[in-house]
Amino acid sequence: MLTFVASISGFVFGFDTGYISSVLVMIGKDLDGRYLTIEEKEWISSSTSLGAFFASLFAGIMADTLGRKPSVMLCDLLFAVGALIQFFCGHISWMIAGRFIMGCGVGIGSLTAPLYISELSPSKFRGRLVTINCLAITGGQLIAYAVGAGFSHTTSGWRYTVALSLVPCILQFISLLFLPDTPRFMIMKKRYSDAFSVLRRVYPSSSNDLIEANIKELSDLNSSVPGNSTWRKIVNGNRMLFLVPSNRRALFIGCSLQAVQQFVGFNAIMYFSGTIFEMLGYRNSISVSCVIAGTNFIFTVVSLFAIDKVGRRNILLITMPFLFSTQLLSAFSFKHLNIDVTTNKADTLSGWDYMVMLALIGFVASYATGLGNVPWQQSELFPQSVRGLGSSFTTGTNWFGSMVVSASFLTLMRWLTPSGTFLLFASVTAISFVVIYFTYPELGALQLEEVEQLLSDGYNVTKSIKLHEARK
Ligand SMILES: O[C@H]1[C@H](O)[C@@H](O)[C@H](O)[C@@H](O)[C@H]1O
Repeated sequence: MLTFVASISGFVFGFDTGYISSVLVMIGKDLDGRYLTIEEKEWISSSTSLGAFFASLFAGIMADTLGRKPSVMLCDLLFAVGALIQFFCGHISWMIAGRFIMGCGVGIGSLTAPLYISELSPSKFRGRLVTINCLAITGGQLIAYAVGAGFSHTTSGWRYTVALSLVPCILQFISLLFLPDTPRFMIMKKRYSDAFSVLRRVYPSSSNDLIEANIKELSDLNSSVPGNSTWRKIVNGNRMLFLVPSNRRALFIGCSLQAVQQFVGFNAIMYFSGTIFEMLGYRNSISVSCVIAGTNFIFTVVSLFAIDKVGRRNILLITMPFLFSTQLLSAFSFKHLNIDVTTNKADTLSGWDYMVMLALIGFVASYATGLGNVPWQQSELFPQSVRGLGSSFTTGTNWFGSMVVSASFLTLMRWLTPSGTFLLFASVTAISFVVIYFTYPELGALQLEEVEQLLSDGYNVTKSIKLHEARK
């Protein structure tokens, strides 16, 4: 039940970020009685990331004060209000406002839901959760694309696509009414007997002594950040995060991986593939773009199976050269096409149009196998005491990157040309490869306490690889 609830949050994250590709094409002249300009398309698409960025900065504090469960329920309310505003709106500004409010929900959910579940699940299931969440995100994106394709010839089809996002959040809200908050949160609030009864339900076969020991462990952990009030703990937690060298290194690795995940430009395709294929002259651009979301989903499944065997660092170092090559191929193929970003190309498709499509599929496949998933393994970088806080910064970095890419992609396509834009993405990949090569140790085989030790006197990449090899 808990895993199901977690995947609903990932699913909503995916659905709400995924439907925009087809909705941007379907809107036509429905808002303000005219076609959207490229700046307006950027605003509509990036306002969700802006909301998510803004909200993810407060999400950690909110989860610690309101509780994990009420925070996730608040997300559902924000999703619903945002969706309803979009469903009924007649003006572009209201569409942007609705997307922003929905984005606040996405931002809080992307941090709080995994936190909620990981604190409630037995430790041996905890790791799988991250990848289940990624599967739910890319699955949500695929379904949003498919729904968009289904409604593409219906009048106001985009409004129904948006309205459908209400279904998972209503389902999540109702199921949460029957689920408890986490024992960790209850212990933070000194509600020891409530914590006891929740642990009793999650671990039905454990003895009372074991549960008492677990409560003691959690409350010791709680006092590992000094301070009597939540506010003092937040201030001291920040100090520990930035002043303790191992935490600072963990923060650098977590934030840089999330930044790389976004700045290689994948979401430019996820959010605008409908618009890109329309520019290229594909007739049924919305259906064609389902190939993008489908590839993303399938290669997330590949990543699920490969990540533990191949290792996080290895999987990045193997997939990034492919990513780089497909970005170069995209740039090269675009160069042969005469695309005007402001109007759609009307002539027939040439071999280079198909080449762009192939290159983009390769781009998505190599991204989804590595960069799409690895950065979300962020929680293993931090010790328990600063895990929530550290994750707030790394999640915030992710949404900041997503916002910058979606707010600038079409403008970049106009200024730098499509080919120049993809060259820019390729150069980000090349530079990131070097940074990752020198600073990202292989953490897959390490216990959580060992990660902190490993990072205490440097990035210790070579040492981590030896440990990984020895334990394989
Ligand atoms: O891990 C996810 C996944 O790769 C999604 O497809 C993408 O849209 C998100 O930005 C990313 O964080």
